[in-house]
Amino acid sequence: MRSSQTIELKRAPALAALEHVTPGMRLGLGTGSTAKLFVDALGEKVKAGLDVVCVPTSLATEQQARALGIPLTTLDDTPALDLTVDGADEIDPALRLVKGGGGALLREKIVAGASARMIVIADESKRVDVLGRFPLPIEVVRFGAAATALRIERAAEHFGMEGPVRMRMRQTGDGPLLTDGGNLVYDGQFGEIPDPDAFGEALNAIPGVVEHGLFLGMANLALIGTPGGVEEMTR
Ligand SMILES: O=C(CO)[C@H](O)[C@H](O)COP(=O)(O)O
Repeated sequence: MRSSQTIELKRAPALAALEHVTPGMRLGLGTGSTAKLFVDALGEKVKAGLDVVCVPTSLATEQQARALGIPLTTLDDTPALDLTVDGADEIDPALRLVKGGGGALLREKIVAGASARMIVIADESKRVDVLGRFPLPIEVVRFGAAATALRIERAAEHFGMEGPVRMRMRQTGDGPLLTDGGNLVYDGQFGEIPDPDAFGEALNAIPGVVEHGLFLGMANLALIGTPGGVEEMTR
């Protein structure tokens, strides 16, 4: 598929999500190429007079929103949001997600958790029957990271998953990627995750794991860009 076609499959759900935004809303703004298209479109609406206030999920989204003149707040000043719109790396039929391909999983999960509703926007390539095709991002504190990674591998083995857990490096090749919170990201190439709820709990129980990219029971609606139009998935 040509990249211009892929962008259109991302833009259509981004624009469809905008229809769920009403004046006065407190919004969470996601991270990634699809969320970026939503923020661009939201910026146009704000220029035309739409009154919203937003919490970004990354420094990159914050910079983009600021440049577009979108009013920003923080969860400290606005701890309850109406809606978060964000992308995903995988979506299963129960609207369980893998997120964190852009390394923003911790803030994304905090912001989505503070929101009454979460709408996921994605092109159809993100739809899977079973989560796990995309490596699972896991945010880990730097202290003792190798020991934490070993415990993650052991937890995965317990669930019958054997894939390696690799520290994510910067695309420039000069060292490990650090998140906006100053932590490392490990990507678990586990293959199919048979019980995401139990595995998510096992990961949460490992000291040194800050957050994992399984977003379970958080999304209310997914808007999926397909060549035939935007398809809706609900729980
Ligand atoms: O979770 C994310 C960032 O941490 C993104 O939402 C996810 O990686 C999807 O990105 P894109 O829309 O570029 O495919």
